[in-house]
Amino acid sequence: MAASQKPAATTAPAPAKAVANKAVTIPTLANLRAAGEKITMLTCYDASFASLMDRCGVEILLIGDSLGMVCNGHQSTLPVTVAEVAYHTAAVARGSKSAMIVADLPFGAYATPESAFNNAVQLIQAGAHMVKLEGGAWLADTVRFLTERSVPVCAHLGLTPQSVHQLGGYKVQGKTIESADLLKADALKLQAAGASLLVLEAIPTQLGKEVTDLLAIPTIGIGAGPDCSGQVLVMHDLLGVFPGRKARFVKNFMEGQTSIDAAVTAYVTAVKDGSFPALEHCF
Ligand SMILES: Nc1nc(=O)c2c([nH]1)NC[C@@H]1CN(c3ccc(C(=O)N[C@@H](CCC(=O)O)C(=O)O)cc3)CN21
Ligand SMILES: CC(C)C(=O)C(=O)O
Ligand SMILES: [Mg+2]
Repeated sequence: MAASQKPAATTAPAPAKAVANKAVTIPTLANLRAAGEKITMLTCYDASFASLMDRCGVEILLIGDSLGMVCNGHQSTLPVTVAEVAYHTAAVARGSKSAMIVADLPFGAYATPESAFNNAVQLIQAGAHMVKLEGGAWLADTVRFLTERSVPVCAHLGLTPQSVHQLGGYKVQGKTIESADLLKADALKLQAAGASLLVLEAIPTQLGKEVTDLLAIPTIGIGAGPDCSGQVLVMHDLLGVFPGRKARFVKNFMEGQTSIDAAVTAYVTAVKDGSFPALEHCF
């Protein structure tokens, strides 16, 4: 066909995503779960990476207390303060357009419902849309106290790194019938108390599936198998720049890529198409 006979394009190409640049909200996450579309979450600590991840379609940016380890070189997350999380949250909020921003309440910041609320206000005022806290049934009253006061909550069960001294290391949780049953009961109590989201860390794949099936709210796994509603990784692990010991659930998405944009896009694609996590990343 001669160039002159080529039919003229009459319409602009459709955008890659119908929802591109639309703010990700709690209903968005519920809709993704209902539609069977996996949710993507990454940790993020600064404005430049927030902009990049937002552009790549990552739905949730987490200002994790892992910042104490990956940004500041501590041996655990325990030294991290509310002021530090708030500082990084403000940077991420300035850099992102549409992603949901979740900030960790650090160790010691939610011992009582009142202190949890006062510290959550610092993070929300810094730009977070939701706060995350680690623990089970003992936190139900705190989750209710926060959500009644319009602070959305993400719960976190399984390997809870703020309890590292009590757990005796970063070990897989929920391996016995008793501990698995306890985790399921905790998940139901946190959901009933108003949690909008639940992170499940380092638990057997079967338990990740059972908890997800049991709950109405989306679950986000890190070493919790492929059946969670979504996945999260620490960005330094995804980029292969964390010098510490590599957990089983970590995959370096820079391998085979020539840019950070491409690595983050590869992560989003792999989570969406179910190829990450693979068996080798699961317990
Ligand atoms: N860079 C980084 N990535 C993380 O995922 C992360 C942090 N930092 N800091 C806070 C916590 C600590 N985390 C960790 C650290 C190590 C393992 C780990 O090595 N786990 C063993 C499990 C051994 C077992 O019980 O069988 C593994 O083999 O994965 C797990 C979670 C997760 N969080
Ligand atoms: C690993 C994720 C879930 C986290 O809590 C963090 O990065 O602090
Ligand atoms: Mg954390």
